[in-house]
Amino acid sequence: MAPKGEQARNNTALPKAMTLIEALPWLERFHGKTVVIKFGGNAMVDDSLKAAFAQDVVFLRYAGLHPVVVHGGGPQISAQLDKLGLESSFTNGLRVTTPETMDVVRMVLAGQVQRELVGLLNEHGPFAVGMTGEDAHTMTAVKRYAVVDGEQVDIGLVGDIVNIEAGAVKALIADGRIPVISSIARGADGHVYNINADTAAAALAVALGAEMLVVLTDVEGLYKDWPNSDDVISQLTASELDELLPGLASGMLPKMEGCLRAVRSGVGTARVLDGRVQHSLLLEIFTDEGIGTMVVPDDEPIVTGGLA
Ligand SMILES: Nc1ncnc2c1ncn2[C@@H]1O[C@H](COP(=O)(O)OP(=O)(O)O)[C@@H](O)[C@H]1O
Ligand SMILES: CC(=O)N[C@@H](CCC(=O)OP(=O)(O)O)C(=O)O
Repeated sequence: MAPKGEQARNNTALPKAMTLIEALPWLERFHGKTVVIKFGGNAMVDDSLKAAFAQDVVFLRYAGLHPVVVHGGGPQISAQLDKLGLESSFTNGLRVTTPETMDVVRMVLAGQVQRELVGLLNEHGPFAVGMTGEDAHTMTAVKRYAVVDGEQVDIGLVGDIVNIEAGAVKALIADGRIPVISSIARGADGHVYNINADTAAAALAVALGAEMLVVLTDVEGLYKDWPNSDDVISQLTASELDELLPGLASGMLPKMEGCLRAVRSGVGTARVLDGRVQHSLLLEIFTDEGIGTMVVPDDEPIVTGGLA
């Protein structure tokens, strides 16, 4: 029998070592891979969650993955519009964006939310570099219309991404940096467009050939029968998601559309996670128990629990 002191040491140290060892297959699998993480407005209102998110992203970088952050900031934009006495409304989960609203969107996303995220990440090292989709022609958009009852509705300066020049982002990754990108794009017509951040993250994940798209939000994942039940769908294929899409409401629609677009265009998996859970990003990527909802391509075998 081991001496008492040694036994006590084993009792406390072994579980910690086992937690680290549990991460080994995932470290092997994801080393050198690009992960695009969408950090959502509602998941980013709490200071301790924001700090934990920054730790997780830098952890990924040190673990040999290439994290890229695309951020939203819907609640922050709404708060600023309120302060300025400007009205704001949403159609199909997209903000109706007048030129005046667009100025506020740009100011809040690039000048406030992105700066704060860059600051939090850079508390851990000289990694984060902020940019918007306008920079270096990274994202080019065309005007996007909403469709309500089969009719096209003009929602102003809302864009859909038609082209991504990923060179600037790739150069930052190659230099060991963590790109932090605001969801604003340059229009070929000279306008600046407001892009839903889920849509922007999905498009970038495709252009980068990312292994994974991770969307952090303010619910546990995709609910089967929202708002009647809180049963979360843990995994589904692209085709299964395609069938569910027409029934999805509000903010979940652009998220799940983005996930579908991503896995259908070569991204390994797309996951929706609860950003209200501290370190949900690390738990999802490095532990056997997957949390939230994972969308896999149709030809991917579905596994129970954990990652595919
Ligand atoms: N099937 C569903 N499952 C989960 N949430 C849903 C569903 N349908 C609609 N929602 C709503 O979508 C919201 C998430 O979208 P949104 O508020 O835009 O998030 P974020 O700010 O993270 O981008 C949830 O809080 C919930 O109210
Ligand atoms: C067109 C459109 O709706 N754009 C969003 C951009 C920010 C965003 O997507 O933020 P979240 O991810 O926090 O919702 C908006 O103006 O709110």
